[in-house]
Amino acid sequence: MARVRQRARGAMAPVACVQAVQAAATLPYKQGMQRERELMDTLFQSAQARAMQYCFFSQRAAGKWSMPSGASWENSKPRPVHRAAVVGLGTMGRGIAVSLVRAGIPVVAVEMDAKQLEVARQAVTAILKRGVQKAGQEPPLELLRFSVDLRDVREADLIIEAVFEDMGLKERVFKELSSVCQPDALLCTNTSGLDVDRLAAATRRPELVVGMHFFAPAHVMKLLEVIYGPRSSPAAVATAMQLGKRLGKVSVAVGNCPGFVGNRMLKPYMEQAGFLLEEGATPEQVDRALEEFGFPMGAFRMSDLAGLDVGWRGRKGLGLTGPGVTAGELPLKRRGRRYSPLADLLCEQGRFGQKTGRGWYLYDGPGGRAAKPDPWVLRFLEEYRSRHGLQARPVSQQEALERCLYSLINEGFRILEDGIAAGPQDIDAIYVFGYGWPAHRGGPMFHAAAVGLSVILERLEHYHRAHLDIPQLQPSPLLRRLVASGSPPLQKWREVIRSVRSQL
Ligand SMILES: CCCCCCCC(=O)CC(=O)SCCNC(=O)CCNC(=O)[C@H](O)C(C)(C)COP(=O)(O)OP(=O)(O)OC[C@H]1O[C@@H](n2cnc3c(N)ncnc32)[C@H](O)[C@@H]1OP(=O)(O)O
Ligand SMILES: NC(=O)C1=CN([C@@H]2O[C@H](COP(=O)(O)OP(=O)(O)OC[C@H]3O[C@@H](n4cnc5c(N)ncnc54)[C@H](O)[C@@H]3O)[C@@H](O)[C@H]2O)C=CC1
Repeated sequence: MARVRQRARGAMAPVACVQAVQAAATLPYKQGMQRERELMDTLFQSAQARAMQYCFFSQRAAGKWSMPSGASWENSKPRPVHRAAVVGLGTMGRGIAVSLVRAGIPVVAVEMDAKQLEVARQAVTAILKRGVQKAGQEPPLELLRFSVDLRDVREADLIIEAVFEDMGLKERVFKELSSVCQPDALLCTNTSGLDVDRLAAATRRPELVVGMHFFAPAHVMKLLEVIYGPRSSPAAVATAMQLGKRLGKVSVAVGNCPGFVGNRMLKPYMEQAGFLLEEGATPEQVDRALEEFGFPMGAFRMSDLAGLDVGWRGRKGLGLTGPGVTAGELPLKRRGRRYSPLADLLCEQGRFGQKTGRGWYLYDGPGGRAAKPDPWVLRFLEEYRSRHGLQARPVSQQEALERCLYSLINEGFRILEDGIAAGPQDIDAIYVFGYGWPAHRGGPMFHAAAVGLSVILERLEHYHRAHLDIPQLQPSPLLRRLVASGSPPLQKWREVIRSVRSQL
């Protein structure tokens, strides 16, 4: 039922707002769908406006943002985007190019690797052809140009960078982009969690740099996280937000911190999933628990879709893994915290997920989608446990679900305390539209309120007592304060959050 409902919603409401989803969740199915359609545009727009106002004013109040010289609130309107460019045509760049072309925007797609460019050309063309088959129209291929030369971005007024998740590489690309593109072109990064401010500093126009974070598959998932760096101008953020709307996405403005909102919450969720494997679970068991809850893909199937190498590059960049890191250190801890190197070990075997035909699961070949349990992974887990003296125990479905979901929700409270998201609804929108959180459960913060904040607090305390080396399971101060104030409804959390100083 949940899947049917989610699918129907996707088809009937290309742009929906999470408040409507939540309202719909409390109504009978048919009425809910109708209400969602009625509300979607107005609510979507007001949610955008609220998020932006909140972001700018609290950022300015905290003294972290000042109007760039020559700019004013009057010229902070979104700018039209006539031509765009995408740099890096891997998993994400291809889907982003498709989204832009489908919105009627001419695109120059740049890739440094000629072989990869050919693969990307075929993939993008196939998606576009498939998409128009049903409508009986011609695919808009004339809007798309491919190139291996970065200088070809010079006519674009908005550029989206989607190269490997490597700060040094991205800084070099941003530096080069800022010297070859038009002086007023917007430079956007699709980084999944790197510091947008550092990238802005690599350019001559930090006020024109913003994060535009798409979600895999980028031409399918409805979410766009717009990350305003401390120096991003209102016009730049407004342009990215409006472009998101033109692409049929739900744009949510968020602050700049490692992982932003979505991936910052995904981190403890993925970590719990990895720890559960160490303790005796299999990828299929953990995924089954999450899929029965309503996710279209469990943590491991989703990780195979996104590409295990993306997170691996990120962890190497942070010095958590890579040559020289494991030597002399306990394998199960990093910097005093529990750390599971299982995903790193898979990557060392070249198992990057769907793209290499092997990851947590086995696929028909590179690019395959049907995930089959892989006996190799089960043997690998058994060997790993015995190497480290870990005793496998039965992990219940309830434990798998609670540890993954409640650690994610706990990080959501920390994000609210840090002022990185404008409110709980913004977090819910991010999870419903970006990660396939079951819409009928309203999003993680809505779910926390529905389950009962005191229950979440009690379960986190229970799991933290059992795993003192996992600080992410320690209940956040905001959760404690909300419970102490009588667990007010979601709409009133702001009154408790307000007492926290904004970090924006
Ligand atoms: C993980 C830790 C590391 C972090 C790394 C960075 C990550 C980030 O920064 C943030 C992220 O993106 S995380 C990933 C977020 N995405 C998700 O959670 C996707 C969850 N899955 C879904 O929503 C549906 O299964 C899905 C929509 C995929 C498919 O749903 P259905 O089964 O209902 O789909 P269909 O109706 O058959 O197809 C709809 C379109 O989706 C394409 N598709 C289906 N399965 C796919 C797959 N396995 N891989 C790629 N594309 C896929 C399908 O082709 C169709 O597209 P078009 O044919 O072009 O219309
Ligand atoms: N895979 C995912 O689910 C998501 C990834 N991201 C982010 O998007 C970015 C790209 O990720 P993926 O597409 O997964 O990576 P990928 O590895 O599939 O593709 C990266 C592409 O960039 C190309 N490239 C590298 N250096 C280049 C340069 N100097 N000029 C032009 N092209 C260059 C590579 O040849 C490759 O084709 C990363 O920052 C990642 O964190 C964001 C959201 C989701």
